[in-house]
Amino acid sequence: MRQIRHFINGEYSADPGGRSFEKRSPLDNRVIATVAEATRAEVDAAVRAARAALSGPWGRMTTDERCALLHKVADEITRRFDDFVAAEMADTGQPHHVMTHAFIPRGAANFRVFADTVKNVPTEAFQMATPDGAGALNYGLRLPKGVIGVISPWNAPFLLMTWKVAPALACGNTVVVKPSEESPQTAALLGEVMNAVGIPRGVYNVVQGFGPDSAGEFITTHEEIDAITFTGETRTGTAIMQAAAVGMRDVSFELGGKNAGIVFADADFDAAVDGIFRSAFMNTGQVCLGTERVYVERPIFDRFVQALKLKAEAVKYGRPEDHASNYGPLISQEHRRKVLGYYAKAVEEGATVVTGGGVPELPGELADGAWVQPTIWTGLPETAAVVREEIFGPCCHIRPFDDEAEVTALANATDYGLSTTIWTTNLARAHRVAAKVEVGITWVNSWFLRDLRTAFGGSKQSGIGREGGVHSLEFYTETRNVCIKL
Ligand SMILES: NC(=O)c1ccc[n+]([C@@H]2O[C@H](COP(=O)([O-])OP(=O)(O)OC[C@H]3O[C@@H](n4cnc5c(N)ncnc54)[C@H](O)[C@@H]3O)[C@@H](O)[C@H]2O)c1
Ligand SMILES: O=C/C=C/C=C(\O)C(=O)O
Repeated sequence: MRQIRHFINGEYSADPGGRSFEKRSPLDNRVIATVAEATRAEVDAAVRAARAALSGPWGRMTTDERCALLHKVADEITRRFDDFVAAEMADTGQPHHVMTHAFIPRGAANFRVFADTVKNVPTEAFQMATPDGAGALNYGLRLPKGVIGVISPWNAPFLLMTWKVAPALACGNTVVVKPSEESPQTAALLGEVMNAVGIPRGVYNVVQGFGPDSAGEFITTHEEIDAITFTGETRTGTAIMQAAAVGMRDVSFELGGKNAGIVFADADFDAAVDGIFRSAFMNTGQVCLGTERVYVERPIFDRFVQALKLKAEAVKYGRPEDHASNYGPLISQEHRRKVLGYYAKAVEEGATVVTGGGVPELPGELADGAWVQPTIWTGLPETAAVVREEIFGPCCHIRPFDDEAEVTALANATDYGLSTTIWTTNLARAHRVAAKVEVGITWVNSWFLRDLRTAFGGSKQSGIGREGGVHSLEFYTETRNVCIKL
């Protein structure tokens, strides 16, 4: 049995007297690893190692030296590509091509992009007049914030964790990472990469465990953590924000969504069906940016629903190693209970189930996995629970609309504000709607197309702050203004 331990001060460890928990495969519910659960003392050791590293060789490096090392991290991830793919496939059960084309390469890209960003983004400078006529010069310095707590979720574990670790390190901070209890493996493996390329001890630390009364809470309440960056559920964000209030620590939150997909009748029909198919069902719907609410202009509504149904019914269930499979299970039995609860609720609330709504019949061991069918509903009012609440499963409700103003109002009638995807060939309309939808990220004729230099984050209850490009530098550094009287 694989044993997953913490990575503290450059070494793998686990308190022999500490607790551990089982990690099960979502594919067949088999136990695939035993994971150590960090004690408060272990989290404390990780934080102390991270603090000490700030004044060690890491803290003395020039930006160029630091960024060269981060490029080596990216190169080493690429060299160990197959190990990362295998680790993440084991944790999440998601298809091989999603790992090899999207999630694992993004881990390496995160390190490259932020190493380059830090070197190339200038700070501000202002000349000012003074009464004596000599003037003064102001300029900004970006200094590391210190020890950053990184708390990440299970849905795209390596991508989402490195999206925060890479800019934090590029800016000269050190980190204590707590991956989700459902996806411990890639964060652990990254420790080997850090050691292989010579990242000094204590710069990258990982503690395994759960949230409340466990490693997550021990990090967020630790007074030596200078800032907390978190991706996960909005409810968890509220708890973390309360913890961060003590000691006035800064937070960056990427939270839940209930994102709208908007398809106008003039859209490229096949591209729109394809795009909404991906946005609703990729990663078995476990993508914060996914569309669980789809609005389709009435003249193409029936045709669109039928086309999406055909695609949903054609998914190929299977193990990720089986390259023909393009659809994985949910992350866990517990999450499946939640998603199936919503499937039942949709029926109670009077939905027309266009397709899916249950559990597929799968052969052999897969029958014990956390599988659910891709599911499409129509006919529900906007007040229905499945139209209002984030389900985080492979499902969407599709509703017809008649005009731009109506669909904009529908899209905005939610407490969330993460992303939207708009499908139209009318450019002026695309700009108009994009400006009116209250979200952090809008895609037109695409979805999840990511330029890492752009602002990423949510409005309303979908987050606080933005990361990406210069926005990440703003969060992961303290800006100091220096005013020189000439
Ligand atoms: N906006 C984004 O960029 C984005 C990206 C991916 C996922 N998400 C959201 O993440 C959610 C799915 O992920 P999840 O189920 O792992 O989320 P979650 O909030 O349950 O857990 C996320 C992490 O927080 C930890 N945690 C839980 N309670 C904690 C506490 N009280 N203190 C400290 N840490 C705690 C967990 O152990 C885990 O590591 C969805 O809501 C999804 O929309 C958002
Ligand atoms: O499930 C959410 C996926 C989020 C993606 C990113 O945070 C990203 O691409 O940086």
